[in-house]
Amino acid sequence: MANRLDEILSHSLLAALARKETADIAAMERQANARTARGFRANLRRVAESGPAVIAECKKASPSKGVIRQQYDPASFARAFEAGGAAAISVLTDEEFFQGSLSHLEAVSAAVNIPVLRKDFIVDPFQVLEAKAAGADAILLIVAAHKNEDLVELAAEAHRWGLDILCETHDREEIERALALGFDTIGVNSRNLKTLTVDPQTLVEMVSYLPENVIRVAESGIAHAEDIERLMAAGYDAFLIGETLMRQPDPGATLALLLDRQYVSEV
Ligand SMILES: O=P(O)(O)OC[C@@H](O)[C@@H](O)c1c[nH]c2ccccc12
Repeated sequence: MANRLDEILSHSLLAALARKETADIAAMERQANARTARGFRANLRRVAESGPAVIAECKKASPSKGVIRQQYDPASFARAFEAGGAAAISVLTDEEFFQGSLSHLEAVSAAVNIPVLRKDFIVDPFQVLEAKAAGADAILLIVAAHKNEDLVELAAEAHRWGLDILCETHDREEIERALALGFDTIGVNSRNLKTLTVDPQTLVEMVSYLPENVIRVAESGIAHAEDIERLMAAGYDAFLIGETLMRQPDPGATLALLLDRQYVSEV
């Protein structure tokens, strides 16, 4: 199988550079400066003190599954996720492979009080400015997508705009790179981005390489309250859940049930 990550990354870069060509950078900078980012990491930390911190994801489609959700209104999902107890919202903004949009991010950011993550393949500093201007409070940076010097450059750009970073890893080597570069909110994605297959065992194995001062985020393939319980017991603080919620008629109510179940079983 061809390496999907490389394909997605090169498309992402071309699309970003095309948008940058016609963008009014000064206007975007004014917009970005006019907003104060809500603390993504701080809110995960706060919620994780008393239970699982869920980052609920708005995702219409994915390269592995095609269209996941026909009727897609990310702002109303996000409001329902907030009411259902989410610690943060993730919004796919990649158009080509996930049928996302920056306009989804804007709508979600305006609809909720909790922090919002721009979920995309960030490969150029321009995308960080876009994220802040559209209302993001955090961006995703995928270790597998970059050399260390690029990660440092993109992280500096995020900090310049007051954005937090969710740093995504897949294996021990990537976790060690993330830690060496000082990332303090680190996700382990059980989906291998080269083959797009999910291996749930990865999450349990990898958490032992993440020290306690790091916010440890389990990503992908989380479907049941038992998954959250098992991963929490293994050491995760936060849980990124997309497809499971998007496939339900009422995603917000499904999240509330997942969290309720968790709470009850903890008592
Ligand atoms: O829908 P799931 O299996 O709950 O997974 C959510 C999230 O982890 C996944 O969407 C994701 C993880 N890393 C990414 C990077 C880009 C796009 C998407 C992703």
